[in-house]
Amino acid sequence: MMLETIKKGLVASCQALPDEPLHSSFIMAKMALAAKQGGACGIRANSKEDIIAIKQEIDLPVIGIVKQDYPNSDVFITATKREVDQLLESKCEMIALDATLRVRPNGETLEELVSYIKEKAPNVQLMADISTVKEAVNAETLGFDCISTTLFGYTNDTKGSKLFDNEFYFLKKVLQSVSIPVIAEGNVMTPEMAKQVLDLGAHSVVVGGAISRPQQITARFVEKIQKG
Ligand SMILES: CC(=O)N[C@H](C=O)[C@@H](O)[C@H](O)[C@H](O)COP(=O)(O)O
Repeated sequence: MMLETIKKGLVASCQALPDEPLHSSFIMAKMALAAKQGGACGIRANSKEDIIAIKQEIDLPVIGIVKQDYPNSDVFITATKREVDQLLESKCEMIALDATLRVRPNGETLEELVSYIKEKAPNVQLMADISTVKEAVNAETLGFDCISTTLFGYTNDTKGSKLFDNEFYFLKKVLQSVSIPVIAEGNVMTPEMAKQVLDLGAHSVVVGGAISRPQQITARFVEKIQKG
């Protein structure tokens, strides 16, 4: 199972949204190949098309998401059954869902989505993208296989926070509060940080922008040059 394969390893998130320069399933498949050559043991990817292209290029297990904005809801990572169905067709090994306690589109609930996936695809593992300890505990109760800190800093209640704040205090709190594996994800910018979160007890680490978003990488260089 995927969780075993990624234990204490690096998962590279290879995503480029429609407004990003590298938006293309072809490019994301090559990005995933580069990550594999560099030693990544898994990939996180957005959209059925990207996942299918990645799976044609390499044999690493994939955490799939579908990002879709909806009116009247702030939930955008695998928000409804529609996105779940696309991911089931993509044959990804793990599905990550927004597991915050926010209202989902169409009145759908997290509980319903979890049962739906478990019934349709019992071999697909479930990752809960959370932003608070309460959400992590709730996700464990609902039967998720693992927790990811993906949304910490990206909700109204946590805006402005970064995973590395106060020596990863949020990650430490989540690790103390659940017994399922916790994956460190979000603003892991350096190899040192990746090593640090694994040493703290994270099961695995997902790195996105620092590997696959050259516009972000370039901006960090430029900022340092200009502002010191
Ligand atoms: C909040 C949100 O939309 N996160 C997304 C979730 O899949 C991605 O845009 C991130 O790249 C991913 O979580 C990895 O994080 P980082 O790119 O910081 O290493």
